[in-house]
Parts: sequence; structure tokens; C-alpha cells
Amino acid sequence: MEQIHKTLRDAKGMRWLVLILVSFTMLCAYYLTDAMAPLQERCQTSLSWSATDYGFFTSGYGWFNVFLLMLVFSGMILDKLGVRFTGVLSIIIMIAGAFVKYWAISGHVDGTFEMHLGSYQLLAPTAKSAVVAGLGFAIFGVGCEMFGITANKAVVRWFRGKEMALAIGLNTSTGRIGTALAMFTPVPLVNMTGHLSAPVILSLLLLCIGFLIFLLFGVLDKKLDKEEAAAGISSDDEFKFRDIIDIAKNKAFWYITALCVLFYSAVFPFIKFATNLIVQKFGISDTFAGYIPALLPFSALLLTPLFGSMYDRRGRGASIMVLGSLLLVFVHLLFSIPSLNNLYIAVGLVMVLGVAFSMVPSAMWPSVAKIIPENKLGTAYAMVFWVQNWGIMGVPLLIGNVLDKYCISGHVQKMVDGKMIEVTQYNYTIPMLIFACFGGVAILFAFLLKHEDAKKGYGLERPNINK
Ligand SMILES: N[C@@H](Cc1c[nH]cn1)C(=O)NCC(=O)O
Repeated sequence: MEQIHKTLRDAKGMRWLVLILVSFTMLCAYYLTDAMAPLQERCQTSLSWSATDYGFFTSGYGWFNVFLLMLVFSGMILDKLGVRFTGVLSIIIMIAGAFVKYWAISGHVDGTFEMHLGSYQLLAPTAKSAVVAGLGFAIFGVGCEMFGITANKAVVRWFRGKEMALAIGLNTSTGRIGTALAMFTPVPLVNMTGHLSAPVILSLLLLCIGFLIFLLFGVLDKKLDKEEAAAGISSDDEFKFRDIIDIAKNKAFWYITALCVLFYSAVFPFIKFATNLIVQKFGISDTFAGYIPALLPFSALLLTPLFGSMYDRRGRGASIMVLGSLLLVFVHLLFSIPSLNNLYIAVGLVMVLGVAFSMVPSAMWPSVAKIIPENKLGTAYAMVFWVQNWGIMGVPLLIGNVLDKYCISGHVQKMVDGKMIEVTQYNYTIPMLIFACFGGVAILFAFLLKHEDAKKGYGLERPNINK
């Protein structure tokens, strides 16, 4: 019988199985990334965290990635040692980070912490539990970002020339299921168990399952290696320092990176504060308030593959990014208007934000693969993520500080565990305007990217599927 499939990746079922295996761990990783977001007020009442403490802890995700250049090293490890090794390493790091985070928020750490350099105060008094939880989140962030670039590279390897954008979109979408679950399960879990750390324990369990599932992917990927070697297909994966210079010389790469950091700075940190925004602005209890931001990843998880598939078949990647950035600004500006405090408006705006949050990622990540050759892709994704992590780290810090300095609108007494506790109220107008500004500059870079593509012919406006 004539041989139909040259390698495993030519077998459709195998490609999609690989996607499922890689994506499950993505779901677990994204769950823990946002699992504390609906618990901002609970952290205030149970651990005495201010908005600044919460912002400080949230910024932890990027500390090691940014300052220790862990993301850049992750890219090098990925391009040098491959997706299987890097994937396993990243999951182990995530588990270690999750454990530290669990330790910090489960009542083992008390008191406050401050840091001085001579007479200069580096860190104002901050809840020690927020500092240790931030350290755990920083370790987890290294693993999570390492896994993100590994998953992207694995998917590109298995899907290039096929349904690449759809596959990347579906992989991201599975991550969004994790984010959606993180929006509405933590509060019920804490209520049920009486422990603030319950969602983190669930994440630890999920990550261990993700580890086992990723090992299965490793078996298939190794088989593909062998088949490609036998067929004389070489994967020129070796990392060279020159790669960083080559990538850095590419103007389109910097436009897409700038768009990435600005766009995501207006989305991921927004998610971290969104539950509290809904509580404060729309007067809903935090048990239900998390359901509204959950609509954001929900709509994104349905629409990201749709836009990915559109991009595969029809092209228009750069235009999709422009439109997505415009929608982002529209939503944040409307959120900033104090009189627009009707719950239906909140639901509508979050859903439109979900559309923007589908459009930009579904076009952005496959576009990187069109601008940068595959053998440098691990390093390229790592460099984009590294810049993006400045935003993921810096913006929550900024918003937390702005809230405590300029946005306190009052205090209310709430009954928590049988005790009356004073809870601070915030007005979110200034934070929403800050998010809108990031979106405004993102639009500019989306246009610059479109223009550069028209000049250099990267094919961002062309379909991905080879006919
Ligand atoms: N670098 C990641 C950041 C992230 C957020 N949640 C988990 N990881 C990223 O940008 N991933 C791509 C995406 O669109 O989620």
C-alpha cells in the first residue's frame, strides 16, 4: 500500500492529539495565574493586605522573568534543549512556585516587611505574607512563561503549513478556560473549605496531572524527531547568541512586541482588579462579581479559534490587531465613566473586551512566526514575553499604588468570620483611564506594524494555509 503520511505531523488526528496534550497544562497554568484575582477583598480581610500589598503580590509574576532575565534564559534553553526538556522543567518550576504561594497564604507567615538601602526606602512596609506569596508567584511565573513559549513552539512545529493560527488560537483558548475557571471557582472554594489557599491546592493538583499528560506529548514528539531524522528533515534548533541580534534588528518584531506589552498591560492587570472593580462600581458581592470578569475569558475562548481560523484562511492578521486594539480602548473608556454603573453595561463591555482579547492574540502569536524563522522562534517568543512581563509586573504595582493614593472613596464595615472588619472602598475611574491610555498607544503600534508589513511583505495580511 502506498504510504500516505510522511511523518506523524502529517496525520491530522495526531496533530490534534498533540494539541490537546499540550493545551491541558496550559489550562492548569492559567488557572493558577489568576486564581487569586477574585480574592482581592478576602486577602484584605484575612491577611490584612492593602490594594498596594495585593498589587505588589500580583506583580511578583514578572520579578524573576524581568530582573533575572529568566525569560531570555528560558528561550535559550528551549532553542538549545528542545520542547520536551523545557516543557518538563517548566512544569516542575510551576509546581515549586505554587507550593511557596500556598505556604504564604495559608497562615504560616505574619508581620510586615520593609527594605532599605542606606537611608533610602526600597520597599515600604508590606505584609510579609504578600512578599512570600509574591516570591512563590515569581517562581511560578518563570515556569508559566517558560511553558507558554514551549507550547507555542511545539504547536508551530506540529502545525506549520497547516492550521497553525487555529491551533495556536485553540491552545490559547484552552488557557482561557483556566482563566475563566479562576474567575468563578475560587470564592465558592474558599467559602466551602474555609481556607484562602484552597484554589492554590487545586492548582497544585491540576499541575501534577498536567505533568503526566505532558509526558505523553513527549513520547509523540520524540517519535516525530525520529521520523524526521529518518526522512532527512533537519530541525536547526541550536541556539546562537547571534539569534538575539538578528531578531533585535527586525523592526516589525519591535512593533509587535510594543503592541504586545501595551495590549496585555491593559488586559491581564485589568483581570486582576476586575472583580473588585465590579464589587465597588456595580455594588455586587464578590461571590457573584467574579462571574462578570469570567465572561471575558469565556468569550475569548470561543472567539480566539474563530479569529485564528479566519486568519488561516483569509489572512488580514495586521488589520485584526488594529481592530482589536480599538475595541480595547472603547471598552476601558466606557468603564471609566462613573455614571455608567448599570450591570448590563458591565456585562456588555466585558464581552466586547472578550472580542478584543480574542482578536489580538489570535493574530499576534502566529504573526511572530511569519516575521521570525522557526529556528529562532523560541528565542523570539521569549523576547516578546520578556518585554510583556514588564507590563504584567509593573502595571499591577502602579494600579495598586494609584488606588491607595488617589482612589479611596470610603470605608465600610463587613462581617467576616463572625468579626466586624473595615473594608476600603475604591473608585476605579483613574485606573480605567490608565488602561485606556495603554490601549491608545497600542493602536499606534498596530498601525506601524501594518505599514511595515506592507513595506517588507511578511505576509501578515495573507492566509497561513498553504493551498
Ligand atoms: N506571556 C503569557 C502571559 C500569561 C498570562 N496568563 C498566563 N500567561 C501570555 O501572554 N500568553 C499568551 C496569551 O494570550 O495568554
